[in-house]
Amino acid sequence: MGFEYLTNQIIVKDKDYEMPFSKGILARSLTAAGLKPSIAYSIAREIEGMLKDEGVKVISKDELRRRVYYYLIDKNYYHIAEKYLLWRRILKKHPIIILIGGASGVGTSTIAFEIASRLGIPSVIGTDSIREVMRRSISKDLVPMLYESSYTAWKAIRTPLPENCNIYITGFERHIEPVLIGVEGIIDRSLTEGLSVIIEGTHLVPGFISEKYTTMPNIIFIVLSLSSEELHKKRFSARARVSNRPMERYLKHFKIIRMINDYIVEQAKKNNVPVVENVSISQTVEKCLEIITERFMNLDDGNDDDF
Ligand SMILES: Nc1ncnc2c1ncn2[C@@H]1O[C@H](COP(=O)(O)OP(=O)(O)O)[C@@H](O)[C@H]1O
Ligand SMILES: O=C(O)[C@@H](COP(=O)(O)O)OP(=O)(O)O
Repeated sequence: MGFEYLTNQIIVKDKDYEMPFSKGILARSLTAAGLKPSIAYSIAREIEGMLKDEGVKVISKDELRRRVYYYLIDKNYYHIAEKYLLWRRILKKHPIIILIGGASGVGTSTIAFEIASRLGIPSVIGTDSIREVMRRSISKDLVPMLYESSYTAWKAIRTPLPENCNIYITGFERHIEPVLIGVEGIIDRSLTEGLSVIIEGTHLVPGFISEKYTTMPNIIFIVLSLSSEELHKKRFSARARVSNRPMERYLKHFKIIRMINDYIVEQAKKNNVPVVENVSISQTVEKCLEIITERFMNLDDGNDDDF
């Protein structure tokens, strides 16, 4: 017995599952195509109303996509309609792996979750979590920097360094290397499973991730930055209010965190990775979605009747 007997909601059927129609899920797909959330939600409500007025009880996912697409065309949202379809086609066929790098406190996890929500990508993995796993498999004696934070790793350097090198950045580089082994493992697993994922965190530095991955068409790398030191400091106090991450620790190492921010941005420019200034959450997400859509346009085979 299907869902339709359990609810008076419209049921959306796909090949291997069915679920009640959700305005929220449809609105999210529309915001990923570039509509403002308020407009996206009102269109989702109108489409639900239309289907109910027609007495639709069950609709296939492909038919729903087709209806949404032609509704957008009727309302002259031509560009949105094409992007809406693009996302449906791509997410159906390719695992999408999005890497969001940026120094501590710049906003990588916040933006990663927003983008995942817009694109309906089920998992977001932080590199600080991957670091914890790597710490369980690599001893502190072997890689002491791994047991530090990105901005204190320099303290664990035991070998003399060349005159002109920056000890803070050298510590950071040695700190991220073992974490990136774990990152590449997550990427391999996602590719094998065919599942989209967003990986975010300060350990994702352009030029340190194997070209084998960064040249794949369905893997996209974006770096977030924050030019304003004042805003950056405020991010730590904002975060401290909702987590156990004391702002004092980050403010104490703020100069090094800023050096890391500048270094990551410099690495991004050297490796043609887009850099997005993360001042306003909505504008950052829009910009990232634009970059991601642009990139994945090339992935799309453009088969028009493919809903
Ligand atoms: N664009 C933004 N505008 C305002 N606050 C933001 C923005 N991006 C992130 N934040 C806030 O700043 C703090 C740090 O963000 P977070 O995503 O945890 O940083 P990261 O993961 O890069 O260390 C959080 O409280 C978050 O809500
Ligand atoms: O090492 C670091 O820079 C941060 C990274 O986490 P985010 O601040 O980027 O979330 O982890 P920490 O050791 O401070 O918990």
